[in-house]
Amino acid sequence: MPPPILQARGLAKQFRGFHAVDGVDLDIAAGSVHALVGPNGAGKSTLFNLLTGFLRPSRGSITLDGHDVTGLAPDRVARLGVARSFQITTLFPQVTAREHVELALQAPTGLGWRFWRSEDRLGRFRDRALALLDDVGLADAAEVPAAALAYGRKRALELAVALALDPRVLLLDEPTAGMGAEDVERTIALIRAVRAGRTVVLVEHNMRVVANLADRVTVLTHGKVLVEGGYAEVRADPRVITAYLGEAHADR
Ligand SMILES: Nc1ncnc2c1ncn2[C@@H]1O[C@H](COP(=O)(O)OP(=O)(O)OP(=O)(O)O)[C@@H](O)[C@H]1O
Repeated sequence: MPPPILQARGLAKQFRGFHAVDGVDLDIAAGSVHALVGPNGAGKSTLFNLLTGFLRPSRGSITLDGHDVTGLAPDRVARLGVARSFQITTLFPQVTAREHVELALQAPTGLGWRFWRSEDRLGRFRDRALALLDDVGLADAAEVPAAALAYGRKRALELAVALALDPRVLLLDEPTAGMGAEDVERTIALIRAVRAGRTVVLVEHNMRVVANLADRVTVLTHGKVLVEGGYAEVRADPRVITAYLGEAHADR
């Protein structure tokens, strides 16, 4: 196994005494695609928010490349090379796909959108923005306003915005949620393409996506790690079948 790029030790988050994440140890190997799965309410989103600095842990630690990043603000974490996909679909309906990516490229952390837009400034990012749109299959949609993009293409645009940061670690929160079969296949191919040279952490309900992409799977239940391993190993684990996969695998 390659060394971990992202590590959590004893990570915990309580909400008014409720243990949403409860002592999680996690090793994300550099260059891997690592899926976090588990039933609703298992703590996946909370863990995701802890890893990206959007929530401060109640206890435990997070290290990136061996450096302690526990409790750092999201923009600091992003600047260190950890980016997440955002649900940007409702933010700027009239802004084109290209402009979205240009805005992301000009914001040093990808987090601080600027509401003034100077064509001159953004023009500097045009080529890179078009290349990123091409990477996610949106080359033909560069001048289309976000609101006019079909659902699957909006999600592809979110991915292009996250990639604008050129992150070493890319966290994707349910990248195929709400997608039809065709868009799911396209997204699987897309993640395969963008994983080159990166580490990808994926919260995903769709087991087909996990089976296709994940080198490693961590199953969470009740805020704790239930099982971790390769997909086949995890899928066959009786504890997992009981807790989750049996039901979720019934062909979603
Ligand atoms: N801000 C919050 N305040 C109080 N409780 C919260 C908060 N965020 C999450 N929780 C609770 O923590 C638990 C874990 O939630 P979380 O969203 O992390 O689960 P999840 O595994 O991502 O679930 P899903 O698959 O449904 O998105 C849930 O019981 C949820 O109600």
